[in-house]
Amino acid sequence: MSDDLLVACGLRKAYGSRVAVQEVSLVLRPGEVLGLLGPNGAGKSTTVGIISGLTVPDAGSVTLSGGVTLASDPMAYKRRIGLVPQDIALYEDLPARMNVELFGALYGLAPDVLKRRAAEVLAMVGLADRARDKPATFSGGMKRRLNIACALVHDPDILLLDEPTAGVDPHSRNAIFDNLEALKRAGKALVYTTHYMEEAERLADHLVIVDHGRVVASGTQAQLFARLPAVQRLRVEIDGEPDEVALQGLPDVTRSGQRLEIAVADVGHDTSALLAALAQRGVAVRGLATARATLEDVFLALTGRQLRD
Ligand SMILES: Nc1ncnc2c1ncn2[C@@H]1O[C@H](COP(=O)(O)OP(=O)(O)OP(=O)(O)O)[C@@H](O)[C@H]1O
Repeated sequence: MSDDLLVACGLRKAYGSRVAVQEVSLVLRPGEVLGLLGPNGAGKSTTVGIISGLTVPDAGSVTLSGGVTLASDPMAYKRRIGLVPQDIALYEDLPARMNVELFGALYGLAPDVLKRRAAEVLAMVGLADRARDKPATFSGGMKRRLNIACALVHDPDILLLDEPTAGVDPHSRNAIFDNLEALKRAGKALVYTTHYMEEAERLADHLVIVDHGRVVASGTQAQLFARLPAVQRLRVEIDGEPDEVALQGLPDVTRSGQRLEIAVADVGHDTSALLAALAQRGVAVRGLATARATLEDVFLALTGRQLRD
């Protein structure tokens, strides 16, 4: 569609006999956060590498709005994309501001623009007061934020973030999320790769779930949750060890030790029906909690495996 910002189609990349990515297609719309979710080794970094122009695909294409491709206009393509790589890429012994300016210079920004933009992006990531300090003196989270500033200096439409919270403490993780939410409000489009489903749930409008190099599902969160038999689960702690016969006939129950997990469509109605059924079977209940399904459950339902080991 003409208002798509980025369309990746049929991406494939193999390293020798190992196929890292195959038939990966995705669409990014203006102002959208696209979460690229999958376990380690699923092909997320390779996909982001191809989109950024750093990795050459064996097949497939990436086209930006206006028909811009890396082949048709490399500079225009690169000016519109910012990359925050998984491995922090900074000059540890140069002041933070100089790091940002060096990245900007790569895009040919004029010196006055460079100075203004460096100050703007450092303020944006909350590092204005540390502009003269060297990254060598920064925490892991501050380095991540400086990396984000470097990726934003040339004011790209699209920001690619490859696991930007890896190795970051919870406080810095929240600061990074605040930055990303502000960027989203400012109309930037983000591709956010992670294997933390709770991060994807918090930030992403649209999700592409990858596994073994392939897209296994994509859609909004609501669309993905709709693929589960039920979005709510009941957790029931029971007393003793009821025999399996007592539990027979209860709908969709998973049992581990003294905990039962039951998918329910309507918590209000189904809880009382379930408690009545358990009482009738002589099963004593010690505790009860409800839990909403997560993207982890979606991944499990799609692949039969956990997202994280
Ligand atoms: N340069 C490379 N040479 C050889 N194999 C590679 C290379 N880059 C990636 N791979 C392989 O391709 C597959 C996909 O890797 P990729 O880094 O894209 O996954 P990922 O989803 O980003 O995982 P992670 O979360 O661990 O970074 C893996 O099996 C990986 O070992």
